[in-house]
Amino acid sequence: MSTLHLDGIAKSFGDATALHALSLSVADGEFVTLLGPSGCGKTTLMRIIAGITQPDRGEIRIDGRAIHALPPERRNIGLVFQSYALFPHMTVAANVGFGLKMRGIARADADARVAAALDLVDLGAFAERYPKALSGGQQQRVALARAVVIEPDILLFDEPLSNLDAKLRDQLRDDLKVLQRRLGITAIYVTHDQAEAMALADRILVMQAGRIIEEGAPVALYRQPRTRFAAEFLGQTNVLPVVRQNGQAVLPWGQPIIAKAAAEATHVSLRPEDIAMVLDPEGPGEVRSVTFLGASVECRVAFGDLEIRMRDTGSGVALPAVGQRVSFNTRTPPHPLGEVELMALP
Ligand SMILES: Nc1ncnc2c1ncn2[C@@H]1O[C@H](COP(=O)(O)OP(=O)(O)OP(=O)(O)O)[C@@H](O)[C@H]1O
Repeated sequence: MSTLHLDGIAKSFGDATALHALSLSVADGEFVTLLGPSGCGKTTLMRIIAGITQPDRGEIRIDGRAIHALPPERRNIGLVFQSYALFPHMTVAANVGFGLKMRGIARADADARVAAALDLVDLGAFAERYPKALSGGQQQRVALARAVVIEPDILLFDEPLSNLDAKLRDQLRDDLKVLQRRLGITAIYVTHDQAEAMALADRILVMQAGRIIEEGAPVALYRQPRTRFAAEFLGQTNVLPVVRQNGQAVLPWGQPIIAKAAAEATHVSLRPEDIAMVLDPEGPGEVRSVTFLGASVECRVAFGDLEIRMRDTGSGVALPAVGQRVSFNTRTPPHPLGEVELMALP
């Protein structure tokens, strides 16, 4: 059970700044995801926490203890990275027990801990297999067992599911969350997949070009993003200009914006699922495309110079046709969070 503090971590590679004096605190048992596009510095930050890369400046503390001068093996941090990096010539049990052996843990104790770790990831029956006789998902579960067997203070995940197919990814994602909760280990998880970040995190940190630009719990960040970058990175959204009409802020189709910050806002973010579309021969919009996705139907509608995206459930809805005229309305949110979909953006 541990807290992690990063203070002013900076890193450049030649002229390129990968991290700009980044500070971050992770609470005991918290699951934080770092979400950002390729090249924003996520992996560099993880490597610095793990001790694989040295920062130019800054401090790292676990439970108040400075660790930035320690070599990786003395930081008590568990790593699960994208490539499983299992030793091919060692059995599953030997792979999982390797870190314990390096730490000089007595054989009997180590064997018991390896067996317990393999049970945790449901691979108890696979202890004597070699990695090549396992599926990708099983190999990644071995990597997870190997990371937790050392009873780390902190678990670091760097895109651990990206080599797996979609169904397995969802399954392992859920397993991983359950395991982290059960063990209560403080975790940081890097991804560029917003659905993964939302599914796993207690708190999402959105990174852009070496900085954390916004953070929050998944629901708050999705529904009340402060920046256009976060709004657009966390799923699809419509960023619409705010129009002033008789001193009132309205959406382009004239509907009043009832949001506290609307008075100053130049744009709002409106999620596709928060716009209702009504077939209306006199309506101001024209359907450009209709995509049926099973669980949902997505439409793009031309409205003047704008293109509005909308999403509806795929059940029981007569699909609109390309070329049909429509009018718009924003939905009343079905949850008690108020009118949060209409968020003002700087
Ligand atoms: N060893 C290195 N030498 C030079 N530049 C590097 C090195 N490692 C990273 N960089 C640069 O630092 C920046 C951040 O890279 P980093 O790998 O941390 O990004 P990332 O967010 O993890 O991206 P991805 O999702 O593609 O893995 C990039 O511009 C990258 O090119």
